[in-house]
Amino acid sequence: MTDLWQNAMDHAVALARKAGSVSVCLSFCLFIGEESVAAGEPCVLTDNPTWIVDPVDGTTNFVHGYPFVAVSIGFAVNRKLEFGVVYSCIEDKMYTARKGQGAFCNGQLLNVSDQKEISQSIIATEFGSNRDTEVVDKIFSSMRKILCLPIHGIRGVGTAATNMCLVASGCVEAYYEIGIHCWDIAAGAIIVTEAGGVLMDVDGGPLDLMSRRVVAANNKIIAERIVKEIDAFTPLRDDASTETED
Ligand SMILES: O=P([O-])([O-])O[C@@H]1[C@H](O)[C@H](O)[C@@H](O)[C@H](O)[C@H]1O
Ligand SMILES: [Mg+2]
Repeated sequence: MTDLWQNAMDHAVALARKAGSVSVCLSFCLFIGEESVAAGEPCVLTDNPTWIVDPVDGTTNFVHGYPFVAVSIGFAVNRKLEFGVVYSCIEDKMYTARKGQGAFCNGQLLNVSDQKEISQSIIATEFGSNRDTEVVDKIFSSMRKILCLPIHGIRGVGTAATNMCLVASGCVEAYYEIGIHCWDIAAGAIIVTEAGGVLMDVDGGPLDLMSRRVVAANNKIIAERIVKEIDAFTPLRDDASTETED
């Protein structure tokens, strides 16, 4: 019998390797990756061309055989995303977006939902991995307030990258989370905007890729409505120990 998970892992490894080898050819490019940062490499976004990679987004899913796992590869120049690729391995869905050229899933153009009524919306979010009770209380409090607006429902597939692609696909109106990392959302961010969506911080300001806070939505009306209900907190920034002057 085919080993589904081995196939998924082979895809993830092949994609990550490809990104790595292109990165080596383009030696002027910098690299931010979940594993490289865990190994002590810097996590700093400069104006230089930079790969922002999560080889396995949805690690807990992967470990438990919960069937949503994605490879997430973003590429930024001058701190702005140029393109993003999210491969949802088990679903075999390849999401791509190039700045100014639209977003696609397996070659099909993506468009966000045109819903403007929060009461008719599905919102994606995650419980996250922080088990500090104050943080958990804020997460539950935000979810409770949003659910009781009311909305149609709350969903979350356990990978930030895929949640963002679901916004781009029009399946959910918005996704928000506090505690994600830049490699979880970089590729998804450009996929959302190229599908016609908006990005912002959980306080309504501009998205800061390093702040570990994100709202991605089909439009500003839905995004700003959610922002009003989020009990925001401020995790340690991704670039906290590596901030530079430029
Ligand atoms: O650790 P990982 O599986 O790569 O990434 C995690 C997933 O995207 C998860 O959905 C989100 O809730 C976490 O905040 C992320 O850290
Ligand atoms: Mg991840």
